[in-house]
Amino acid sequence: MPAFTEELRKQADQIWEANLNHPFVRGIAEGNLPLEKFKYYVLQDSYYLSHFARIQALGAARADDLYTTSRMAAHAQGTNEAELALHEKFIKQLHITEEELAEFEPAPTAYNYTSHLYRVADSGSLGEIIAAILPCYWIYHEIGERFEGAEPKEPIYQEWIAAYGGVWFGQLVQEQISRLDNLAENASHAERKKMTQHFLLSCQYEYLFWEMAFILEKWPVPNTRILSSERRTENV
Ligand SMILES: Cc1ncc(C[n+]2csc(CCO)c2C)c(N)n1
Repeated sequence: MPAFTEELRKQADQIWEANLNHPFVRGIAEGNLPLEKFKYYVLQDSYYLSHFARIQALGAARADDLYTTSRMAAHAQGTNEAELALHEKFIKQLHITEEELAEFEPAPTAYNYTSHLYRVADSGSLGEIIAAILPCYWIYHEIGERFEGAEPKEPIYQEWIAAYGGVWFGQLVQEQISRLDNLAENASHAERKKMTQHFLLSCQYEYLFWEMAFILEKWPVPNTRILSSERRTENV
């Protein structure tokens, strides 16, 4: 019988390819994505990551054994130290101003995607949480691998691709794939169905996240400061 994650990957094939071919992703690989769009992405993604780390920590708390708790917590730490640090570096390189940071508001898709993850973490098992967060790891790694030799002219885009294609990141992805396969083996049919649903929804949200940045998505009535208490990240 094929592994559960193999089945998930097959079911997600169409949305997966759509992610890899999105004009935002192609623009990074080809080096012609306007920096304005990347800047917008970096700010929204910092917000996303600060919540992603919390979801990983909620997964740590949901685990049945201490080893898994410590690994999930280590992944949360990794999100802070590796991913968010990369973004902080980009924020400096892109000359994003204090004013731009102060004016930050999560866009609809960033808010909706993190809300989806919280919904799973609120009521789901560890297996459900991992199914919901796995596309974040897996799609980025596949993008990093597929565009490894792309060498875009923009150094920031080169760095971005290199961060996700590497062996170190590949091991983190593989760890979560194996964890989900093990959890799925002991899960009921109903739980596996929920895992599949969360996984496929997250794949769709990954696509929507590129689209959000590509169109510089805004709320219908922007700057109402409804979400002004939603900090971009709490590191700064
Ligand atoms: C929208 C969005 N989706 C996925 C990632 C990539 N990512 C986020 S956390 C994580 C695992 C490391 O702890 C990875 C690979 C991103 N940056 N932004």
